[in-house]
Amino acid sequence: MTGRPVLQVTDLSKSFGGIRAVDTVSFRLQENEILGVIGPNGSGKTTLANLITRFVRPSAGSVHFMGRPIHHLPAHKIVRLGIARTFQMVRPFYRLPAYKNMIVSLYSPRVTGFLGGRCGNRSAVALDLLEEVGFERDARVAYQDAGGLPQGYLKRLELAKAIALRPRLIILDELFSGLSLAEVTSLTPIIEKLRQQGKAIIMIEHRLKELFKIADRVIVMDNGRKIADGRCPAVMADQTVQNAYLGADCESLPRPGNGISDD
Ligand SMILES: Nc1ncnc2c1ncn2[C@@H]1O[C@H](COP(=O)(O)OP(=O)(O)OP(=O)(O)O)[C@@H](O)[C@H]1O
Repeated sequence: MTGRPVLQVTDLSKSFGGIRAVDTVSFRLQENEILGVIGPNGSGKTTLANLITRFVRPSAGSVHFMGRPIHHLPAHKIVRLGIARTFQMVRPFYRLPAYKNMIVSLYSPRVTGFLGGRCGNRSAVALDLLEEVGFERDARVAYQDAGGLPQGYLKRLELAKAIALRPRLIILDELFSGLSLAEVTSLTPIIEKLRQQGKAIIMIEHRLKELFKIADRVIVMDNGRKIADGRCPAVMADQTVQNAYLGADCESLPRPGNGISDD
């Protein structure tokens, strides 16, 4: 793969009291690349996302985005540079229709900057984006209050809010959790399309089988440390990775020959 470098994380660390939630983690990511971040519960995956997006201040280490250091910047400036994320726990404005939930993204300085003086009809933009992530326009689901929407739509709404920011890097924190296999299968081509548009994508996931179908590479976290980094089947064959999952969810570990090819 020969994309331009997008993200470089170097020796990134975060301690909460005595807990080293993220411990000297380094990796790189380039455009058109989907990187899976996996590991047992509490291994530091969400903290890693929080550090890159600066929701949490690093204890040490650096993050470079498009070649410039960003670890000292506040979260809103990082969004403005082109990093968007979704959250594990979705918290929409429950009393607003789904399309109006898009407003925070669509009025952000980054999007306003793209639109220039022509701010146009943001409701129409919101409806288009929601259609892109699977809100059927005919069913008028986009007009329903977010509070009445099932989890599958709330996850799509979360994704649409991130896409609205026209990011170069999107971090998806457990986008697939709580979704049926059919829902995950319908989201996969949407993520694939984002990659084809040149975006770099980080997917924090517990749904390994589904993740491995689209991720180019995975890093494995355990106790805050990165214990493996590579292509999916090879990484899962690693004894250290299998040991990390033992007692956690070892049975669900996809292995080569279990629908995962090394192509
Ligand atoms: N704000 C915080 N204050 C104190 N400890 C925290 C905080 N955030 C995370 N931790 C701790 O850091 C460690 C890593 O947590 P993190 O949520 O990053 O793991 P995770 O891999 O995302 O877990 P999961 O898969 O369950 O979401 C855990 O021990 C967690 O309790």
